[in-house]
Amino acid sequence: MARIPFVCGNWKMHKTAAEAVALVNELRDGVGEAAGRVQVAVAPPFTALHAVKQAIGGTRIELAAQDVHWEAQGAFTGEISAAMLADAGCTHGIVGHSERRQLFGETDETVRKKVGALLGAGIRPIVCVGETLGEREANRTLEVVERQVRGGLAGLSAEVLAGITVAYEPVWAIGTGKTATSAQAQEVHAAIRKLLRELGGSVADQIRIQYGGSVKPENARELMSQPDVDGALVGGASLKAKDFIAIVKGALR
Ligand SMILES: O=C[C@H](O)COP(=O)(O)O
Repeated sequence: MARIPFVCGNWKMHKTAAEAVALVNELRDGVGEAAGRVQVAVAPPFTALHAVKQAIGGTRIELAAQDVHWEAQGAFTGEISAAMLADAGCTHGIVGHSERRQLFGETDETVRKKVGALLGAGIRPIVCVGETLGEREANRTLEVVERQVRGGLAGLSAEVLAGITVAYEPVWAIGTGKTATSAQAQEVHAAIRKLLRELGGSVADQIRIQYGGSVKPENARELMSQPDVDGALVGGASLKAKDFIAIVKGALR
């Protein structure tokens, strides 16, 4: 069974609620043309989730969160639970983004706990992995990515793994304008797929593996035409409706 490509826009710390609604309204028609053949989600900041949920009503655009806390509730000032995200209408949740790992102390262990919290709330995790420039130059890319995949997905059954998305985002390509070549991306995606087969058997063939890191309309189609690249996690270019729509169309097979 062919995997349906999955393109998610990670808006990071951009857009007020009103700006987010304006962007979604621009996306509606363009994304609608690819409906059914490409799965599309947007991940606005927490403060815009509710407004965006209202705005995407009646469209096939889905709502994703950028992060989650692993505890169900309690004295965790500033944190948001998975149940709160489900209540806001999120169907997907990004965890382990390299900015969380580098700037906010995210570890493989916290990624694993967040994955569990999301799954418990019926939200599908998008688990981000990727090496730094230093790790790539030291030929440690596959070792690092394998550690992150194993660490983030430890203990999950094959059935549960089937609903996970993995996002390979080389840290050196994020927001830098430097994109991995399609061959570099495919090499790592194929290694991740092999590892997923070890962890979950044949469900590995159902799991979408997105590429992220300076994806633009100009490089999206080439990257996503690789056999193990099943879509994209898009940062900067997802903030411009025209570019994001072009990337979604670039995923059409
Ligand atoms: O989550 C998205 C990635 O961090 C990629 O960001 P970027 O497209 O701005 O490089």
